[in-house]
Amino acid sequence: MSLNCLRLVCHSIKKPPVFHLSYSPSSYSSSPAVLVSMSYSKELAAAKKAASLAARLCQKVQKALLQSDVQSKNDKSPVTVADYGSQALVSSVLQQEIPADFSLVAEEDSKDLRKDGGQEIVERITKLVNDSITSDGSYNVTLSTEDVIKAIDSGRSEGGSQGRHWVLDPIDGTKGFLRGDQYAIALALLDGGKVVLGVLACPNLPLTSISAPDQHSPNNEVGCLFFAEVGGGTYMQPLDGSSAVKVQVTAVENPEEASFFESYEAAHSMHDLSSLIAQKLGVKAPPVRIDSQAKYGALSRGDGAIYLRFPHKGYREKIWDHAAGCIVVTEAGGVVTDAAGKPLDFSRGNYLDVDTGIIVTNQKLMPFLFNAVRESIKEKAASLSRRIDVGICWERQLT
Ligand SMILES: Nc1ncnc2c1ncn2[C@@H]1O[C@H](COP(=O)(O)O)[C@@H](O)[C@H]1OP(=O)(O)O
Ligand SMILES: [Mg+2]
Repeated sequence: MSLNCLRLVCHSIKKPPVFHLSYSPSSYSSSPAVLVSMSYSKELAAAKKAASLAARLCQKVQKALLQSDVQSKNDKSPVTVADYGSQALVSSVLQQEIPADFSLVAEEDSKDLRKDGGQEIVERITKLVNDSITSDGSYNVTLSTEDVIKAIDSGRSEGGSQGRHWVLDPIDGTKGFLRGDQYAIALALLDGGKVVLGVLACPNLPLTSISAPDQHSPNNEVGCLFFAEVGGGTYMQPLDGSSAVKVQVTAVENPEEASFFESYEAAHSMHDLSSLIAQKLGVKAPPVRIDSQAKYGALSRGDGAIYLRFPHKGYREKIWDHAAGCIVVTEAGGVVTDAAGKPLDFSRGNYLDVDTGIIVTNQKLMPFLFNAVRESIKEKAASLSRRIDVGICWERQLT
């Protein structure tokens, strides 16, 4: 595949180089850390470009989906096409912009596309990707179906603690996408196992706070691009490319004044546990339930104060569901940990090993939140074991 004739209109924000601690592989054991200047501005510009293009592709598919009749709304193929199309597009743009040592950890692979009947879908994806590239005018290139399959499969990297790896969820929140609600294109870069930049494209997120629906921008404009580089803060700009503003998490210190986000889907997070935590904190506002990492974006600009995520037993969190969101919130002054207070570790391959769930808030509220989370988890476990005991008693009485 060749993506030549580059005419990229770059819109990166000029920032001073960031200084942070960089360890040579051997220094993981004992040698002292070396202070080096490290800027990821080229990578950030490429990531913003890739995620914005993918967002446009997804918007086009979602619009067609929502205008279609009821029968085709039950058909999952539009989201399939948009999911693969988004991954192929992001992968192609990144390989063009930053070709050296390309490594991508992404949600999709082409296994299902190679099955019977897959060819027609690959052709639809290829047309969609080519249309998106041409309509943007940045690249003069046409991809073949084979190019598209290769671009999708270049996302098979395992990640890890060494070197650089892009991490992509091509459509985070597929349920929201199908409903016509929130979804996100989430792209991050790992360097030495740490997230060093993240971009969240949220095509349906209002440009103004979702916690103040009466203060919507004129015309209820939607479409936000959040981006963050380690040490450089978090910014948000409209997906149409106009100027960016720096964002900050809320300064709320009183838990009673906090509001919280959680998954729209009860199958993705235990709403009863969140409600118990909110009760302990004295939170008065009802939960704000939205899909995808748009929750991290909204939190980074202070729309709410807390994000609670407690998957049901047995679910393992993937790195592409949190990498971009995590840096977007932490660079905006927030804190992201698991329910035991440990920071998320993105260096262990595709999965995150989290204790019980993920909690997000600002520095001031975190101690209150952490205590409420620990107490609530203990209470829930106790009531569960009481119910099991009662169940065993009943069983004994019946047998
Ligand atoms: N059973 C589950 N528990 C928790 N998260 C899930 C579950 N099934 C899917 N997910 C993931 O939750 C994310 C969306 O979370 P939310 O509902 O908070 O927006 C998606 O990445 C989705 O994965 P997938 O992308 O494979 O559908
Ligand atoms: Mg996802």
